[in-house]
Amino acid sequence: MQKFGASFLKGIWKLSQGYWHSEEKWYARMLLSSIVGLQLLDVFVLVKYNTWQNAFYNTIQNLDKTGFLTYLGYWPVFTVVFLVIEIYKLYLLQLLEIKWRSWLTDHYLTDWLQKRTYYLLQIVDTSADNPDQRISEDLRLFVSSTLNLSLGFLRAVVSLCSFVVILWNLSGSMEIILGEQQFSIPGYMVWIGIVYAFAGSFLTAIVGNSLVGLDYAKQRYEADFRFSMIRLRENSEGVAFYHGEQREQANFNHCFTKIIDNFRGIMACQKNLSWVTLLHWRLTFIFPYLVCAPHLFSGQMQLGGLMQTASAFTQVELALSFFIRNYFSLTDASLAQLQAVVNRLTNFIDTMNRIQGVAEKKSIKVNYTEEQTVTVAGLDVRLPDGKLLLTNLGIQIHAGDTLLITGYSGCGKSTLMRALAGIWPFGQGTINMPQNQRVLFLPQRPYLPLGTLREVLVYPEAADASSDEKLREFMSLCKLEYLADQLDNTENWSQMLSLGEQQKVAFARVMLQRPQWLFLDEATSALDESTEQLMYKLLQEHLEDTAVISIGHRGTLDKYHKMKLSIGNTGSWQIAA
Ligand SMILES: Nc1ncnc2c1ncn2[C@@H]1O[C@H](COP(=O)(O)OP(=O)(O)OP(=O)(O)O)[C@@H](O)[C@H]1O
Repeated sequence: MQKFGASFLKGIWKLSQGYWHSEEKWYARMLLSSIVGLQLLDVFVLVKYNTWQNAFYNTIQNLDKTGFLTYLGYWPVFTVVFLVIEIYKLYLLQLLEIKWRSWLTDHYLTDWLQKRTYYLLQIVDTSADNPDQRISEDLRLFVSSTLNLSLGFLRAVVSLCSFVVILWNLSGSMEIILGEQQFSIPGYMVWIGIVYAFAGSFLTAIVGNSLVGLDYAKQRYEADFRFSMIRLRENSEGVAFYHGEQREQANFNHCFTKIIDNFRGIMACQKNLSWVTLLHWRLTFIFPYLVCAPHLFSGQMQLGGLMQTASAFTQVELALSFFIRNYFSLTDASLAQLQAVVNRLTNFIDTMNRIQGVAEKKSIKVNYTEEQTVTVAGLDVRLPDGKLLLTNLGIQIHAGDTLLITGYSGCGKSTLMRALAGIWPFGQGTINMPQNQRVLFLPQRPYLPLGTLREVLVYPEAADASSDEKLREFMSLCKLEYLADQLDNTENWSQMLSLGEQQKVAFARVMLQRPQWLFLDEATSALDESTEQLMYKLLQEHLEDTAVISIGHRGTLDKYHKMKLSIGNTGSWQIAA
């Protein structure tokens, strides 16, 4: 069956070991020990209950009213003990689950954010689809399935050991006559149970094999469908302008059809699987009564013995058929689903590690030096497929310099900016950046986080990083004074503000942060010419020591820059003062 066995267990170990060796390990181990203790106690009480059943049903068969009432008195005790065990086991299990999930989520989020992995996942390797779904959904499923299934397995092993002994003693031996020979099979109910459970498990493994792949795909298709709707929400205006509803509907249908087709596959596979699992389970109820009936009617066995045997057989059967019951259940904790989750998460970790390796080995070296210059030497900028965008660029920018980068669309200006920011790993050469100086990069569409306008303006600082007075002053300088009374309003600002307004917000941020190095990638493209001039004048007047490196197409920008870097065809470039 698909990847079940060593690699599956190795995957679980790989994903689990961090937490169980982490700073929370003692708390986690203590919780786990308590849950295991309750689990063992549960089986112990079950064994006692099984013995009680024998005595209780015998009082019924013997019409022994006093005995019946005496044994009936034990029932509330058993009930209370079972309840207490079940309730606290569940409570502690959920506590451990939330602790483990919090730890894992924190680690995965850190890993996803560090070394700009979230960004490189988009441009270098898109094989780990929907990282958001892996972190929010798969981690939850992994923790809950691993805990529930491991504890279920422990319970199965312990109750198997306990009830096999009981069943062995109760079932006596079966005499088989073959020709002249007579064979005696001691503990025959145990052997029947083993053969019965293994036959079921074997059939389950064969019939349910394709469920792992189908479940893997299910999560992906659901996430893709959700994401397609999020894209519409984020780009609603663009779609409305284009009257793109039909195209969007077709896209939704396409995504949803994949979910439906996959679900049909799951239904077909599960239908076959249900034949095996349900039939197996139904037979378990009647089987021990059928086998023991001759002993009962011949007087060799009493009703109590029959009930105890049936109950012990069910427990042995439950334990032995752990695999068959848990292979594909409709609950979260199924082995098939856990396999799919482990595959997805290990693939996600491997992809992140691979990408972080690319980022570390990146051949464009960005050094941070004491010198107050940006020095680019022998820089080749390439695309992920190796195509050359810029050849052997050499340039030096001093504090307070102004440089305009121009060139035809698609020649690689933004990619050069990414290389200067240290987030583009493809190419070779050296970039020296000044250490301990504030460097700010402004893209064409500024990032506006969710939150209040105040949080948007001071991003990435905390909301209280600037006083109201200062904020209002810079908003006014950037012609945003009409928004000043909305500082504490929470809106979807990137939807509400026009692109030009968003670019003015980005300039207000520049004023607040006062960088010594400012890189602008068409950061005024949506502004009218007079507002664009106003923004550049603001830079000249308020940030006269700041080096400004702009990318732009408009000739109006020339006068604000002393140097010009023109990028031409096939990687050529030219610098002019
Ligand atoms: N992640 C990527 N994978 C593959 N190709 C890419 C990637 N990012 C950019 N490119 C390609 O690199 C080329 C340069 O893109 P870039 O955005 O740097 O151009 P540009 O000069 O800034 O263009 P514009 O003036 O239109 O903004 C384009 O052909 C683009 O399609």
